[in-house]
Amino acid sequence: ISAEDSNVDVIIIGAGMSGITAGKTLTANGITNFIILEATDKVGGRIRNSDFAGYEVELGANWVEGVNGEQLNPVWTLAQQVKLRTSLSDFSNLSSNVYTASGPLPPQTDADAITTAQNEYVINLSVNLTANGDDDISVLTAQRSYGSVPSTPVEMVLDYFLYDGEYAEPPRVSSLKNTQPGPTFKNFGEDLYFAADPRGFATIIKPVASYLQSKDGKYVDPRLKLEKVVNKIVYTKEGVTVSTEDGSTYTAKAAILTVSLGVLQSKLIDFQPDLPFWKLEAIFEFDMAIYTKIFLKFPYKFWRTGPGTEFFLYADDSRGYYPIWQHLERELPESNIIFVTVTDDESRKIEQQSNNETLAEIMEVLKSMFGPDIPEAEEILIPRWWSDRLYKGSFSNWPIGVTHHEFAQLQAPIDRLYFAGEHTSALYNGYIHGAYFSGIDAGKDEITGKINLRCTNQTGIRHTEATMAKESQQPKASSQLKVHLIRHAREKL
Ligand SMILES: Cc1cc2nc3c(=O)[nH]c(=O)nc-3n(C[C@H](O)[C@H](O)[C@H](O)COP(=O)(O)OP(=O)(O)OC[C@H]3O[C@@H](n4cnc5c(N)ncnc54)[C@H](O)[C@@H]3O)c2cc1C
Repeated sequence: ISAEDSNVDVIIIGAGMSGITAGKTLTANGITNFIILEATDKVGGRIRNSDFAGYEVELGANWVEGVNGEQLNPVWTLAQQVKLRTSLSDFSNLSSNVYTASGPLPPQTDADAITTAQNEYVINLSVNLTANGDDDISVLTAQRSYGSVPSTPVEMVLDYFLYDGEYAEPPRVSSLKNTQPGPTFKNFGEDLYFAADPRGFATIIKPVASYLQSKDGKYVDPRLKLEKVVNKIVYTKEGVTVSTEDGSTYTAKAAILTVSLGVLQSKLIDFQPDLPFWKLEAIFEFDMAIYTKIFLKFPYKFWRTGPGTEFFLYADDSRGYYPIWQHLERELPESNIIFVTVTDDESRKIEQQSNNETLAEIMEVLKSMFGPDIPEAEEILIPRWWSDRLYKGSFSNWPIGVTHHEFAQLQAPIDRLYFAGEHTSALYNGYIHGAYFSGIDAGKDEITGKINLRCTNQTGIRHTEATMAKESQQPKASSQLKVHLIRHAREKL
């Protein structure tokens, strides 16, 4: 790879689902003089598989979430187009598969009933708050108002599965109105299909990326530039200049930036001029959550198999300690691979300790669940999304305290710099389909120039008059946060 200079109409930064979709949208609208700068050596971003013990496993996104509902999830359509190998996940028997430090428990029908009733209440409360135009509250606040907060290890792990297992942050952090009920499941359906395809889940991007491929599906188009880590963006009203770590410089009329929220929160990219205060505020207020799947390979299986056994839970005194387990007997039969999912602080801890330390913790948990005679694991695989400077987490989560006004600031362009990526999808942030829709929006905005026709308020947000009037009544960021942000901006100078 050598340094180069070039001048194009549009620069797309990032070749994940959103960047590839933005390129497709530009192409469909007659704009072909663009390039895509991608830091890694492949297309797909957070949809990425890896070889593990001779099998392909998914380090990032794994499920097509939201299927068999009123609307068709575009990711499901893509999965059908490439004939992706998937299996419907069956969570219905979960409360019969709970273990504690002293082994398996009988079916937890009482705890299950409490969790289900509480979740129904939480969703109804959210719908009512939204209908009445009331302020947002956290999911935990809603649980408190129900009258009981999950507190035993079994209640806590069922609660963890329901909330942290989906949003990767606990109920005290997540916004009630913006996560319950999740628009993904409400609009696209309740079903989740687990991808287990030897070609990798990222194969679903191929139909979107046809404009970059040869007939045999290889990424050959020179507009796709891999191993280009963007480290500087100079933006003005007239255009953008983007520099990469290898010394290349590209100029364009506009850029579409699709890097993750975690990357925006870091200092990887030097923006000149500094991003304005309203933009930084939105970037720092939204959350980049961490979700980690740890894969383990054993010489033989000691877990239960057969219908209704795929998911099992470990109920520890400490909420979120190696809680959600899944075997792959249907997807990778005879592989003897299982994986455990952790999130948030446990993920941070695990990313910082050695794989051997984590393995020792995991073996202790498994021995308490299944008895002391189980075999040692032969291999372990631990993705480190949070430590990776190109991601800094797994997906965004809508925290309590962020208004729709601030969310719109996260999406809003500045001069000729446009923002896309899953974290800019108001309905589907956190998901592949959110990234997909955001790529379409960014491509369209650039092409049609609609941005200039929309109402622009003082902070540069594109809004309709009605939403502006409504959102101007939303509470503003605390002054403490403002002090913090100003300090951050000064540090950059
Ligand atoms: C562990 C995990 C589990 C998940 N599970 C699911 C799931 O089951 N279902 C689901 O729908 N979603 C899931 N997601 C979320 C889903 O993967 C993302 O929402 C989606 O893939 C994001 O696409 P994107 O294009 O917005 O961002 P990305 O995929 O992050 O694409 C951005 C691209 O920008 C590149 N980049 C970053 N910095 C630079 C730079 N400085 N210069 C140039 N390039 C740069 C990155 O390498 C990346 O390729 C999961 C994610 C993770 C990590």
